Amino acid sequence: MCGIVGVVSNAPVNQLIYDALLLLQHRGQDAAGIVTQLDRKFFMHKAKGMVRDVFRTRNMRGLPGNCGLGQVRYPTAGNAYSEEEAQPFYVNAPFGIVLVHNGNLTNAHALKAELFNTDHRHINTESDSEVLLNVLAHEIEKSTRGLPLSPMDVFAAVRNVHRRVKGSYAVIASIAGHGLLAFRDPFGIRPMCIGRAPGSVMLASESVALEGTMHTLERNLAPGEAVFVDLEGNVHSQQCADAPALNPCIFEYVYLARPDSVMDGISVYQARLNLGETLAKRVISTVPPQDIDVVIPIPESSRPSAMQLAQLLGLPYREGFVKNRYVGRTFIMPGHEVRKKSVRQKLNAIASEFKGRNVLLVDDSIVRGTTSKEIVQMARDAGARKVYMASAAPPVRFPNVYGIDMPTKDELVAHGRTVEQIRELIGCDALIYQDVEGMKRAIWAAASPAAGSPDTAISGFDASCFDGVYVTGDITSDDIQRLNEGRPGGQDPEGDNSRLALPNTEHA
Ligand SMILES: O=P(O)(O)OC[C@H]1O[C@H](OP(=O)(O)OP(=O)(O)O)[C@H](O)[C@@H]1O
Ligand SMILES: NC(=O)CC[C@H](N)C(=O)O
Ligand SMILES: [Mg+2]
Repeated sequence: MCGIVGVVSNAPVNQLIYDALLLLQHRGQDAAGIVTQLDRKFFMHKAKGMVRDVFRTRNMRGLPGNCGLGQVRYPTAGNAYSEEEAQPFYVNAPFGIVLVHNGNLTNAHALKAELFNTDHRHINTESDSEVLLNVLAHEIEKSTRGLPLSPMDVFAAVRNVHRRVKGSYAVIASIAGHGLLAFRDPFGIRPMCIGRAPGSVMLASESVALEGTMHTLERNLAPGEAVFVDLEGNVHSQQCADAPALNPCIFEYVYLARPDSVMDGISVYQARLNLGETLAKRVISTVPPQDIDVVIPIPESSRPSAMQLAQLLGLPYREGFVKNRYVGRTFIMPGHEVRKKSVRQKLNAIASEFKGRNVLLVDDSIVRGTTSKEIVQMARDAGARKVYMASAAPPVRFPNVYGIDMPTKDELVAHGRTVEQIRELIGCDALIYQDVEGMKRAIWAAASPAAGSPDTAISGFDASCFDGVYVTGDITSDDIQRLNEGRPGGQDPEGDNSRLALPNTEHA
């Protein structure tokens, strides 16, 4: 779940892209990059780190032109510590293409071999995104019927990309001298929307990037759809998939996206409120409300659910943990030790809110259990009498292969354990989970025609990490094994984990 953005404007776009990336920082904290184009030439700056660290004024000055794209990376394939795997990726032929990718390919391994053996293309990194760029480049080369490259040629290439590539991908590519191409995989697993401001067209992972840069959300891209924006800002689009069916990743609504975004017609904030409501009903059946003195959210993402849950149960809602705003999101940090240390650095308990009370802690999700285990102990240390824990999402029991770094069952606290065993491991007095159907219903109920695009018709959700159903339908245990082998490592080989533990910049 990286964050991606692309803009064509009648003015320089470097600052716009920077601002949009800052608004998408919560989707990736490991690396950032921008490419602009001017007179058929690309200008690129990318590096490891958060947006504010990566781009200095001198770097921004080196990014001229009215068309460009950018990415914030949360690595799910390849090497988390390699500067070369920061995006965008560049390939010189045909025309010169750069690409940013949000998602994860499930057949990158096979494609890489095919690219080498059949297409004679060299891939220089372990990143699946570089593989995707080379497939796209090869297909654009094949579809080009003359100069200049026409939108129809580009769409023909995307049609072939859909045939070859498997997994999840929301992509923006910049083609030198031509414009921007964006497309979503045939299941629309990862998000992408388009919006406008006077003289400017922007594509982005989340609507918050559009709104925060004064663009108006126009619509979400349909699954399988490709959009081509030429350098004059004219927008062309075509459905390029044979059987598109919108199945957005449900974890976007649970945790990944910002609450002020609207994705595929669903308000993330409303979805989280609804999750709190359905969770409240499950809490009552396990712990009577009169046994709970106070509801406390685990900042940041659980707040709307916790608030709604407290209101429904008629219980006080209090802030018992204060978040250090200079520590990023712990779940998307690579490496268990770093995550564990960061929970303590990130959250601190206000003892008076816990002392002698029975507290119900609410989190949006429990994945590896790192956060809950630390937090429950912190609540006890602060003097809580009873510590109950509720999760607005169901148990995460299955690996995710579509762009969230949870590739092995073994590291998921809920895998192979009953709720009682998880409760014991986390150390709380009661543990209440949402159920899968309740989660789907709650999120579905947050869809509003006014909030989204009329072309949005969700067929279902990718909820694979909760129910083990993979919407692309082709995931074997060998695939999972291979994806796991290709995942980002846990420790920085240079031994420098300080930036991970305490990034010196605030994230959204
Ligand atoms: O069970 P775990 O593996 O610990 O993962 C789950 C936790 O990680 C996330 O928080 P994070 O700190 O990443 O971000 P947030 O501030 O948006 O809640 C999520 O909101 C849970 O609190
Ligand atoms: N989370 C993502 O979208 C990751 C994109 C790509 N697979 C990478 O690892 O860089
Ligand atoms: Mg959290």
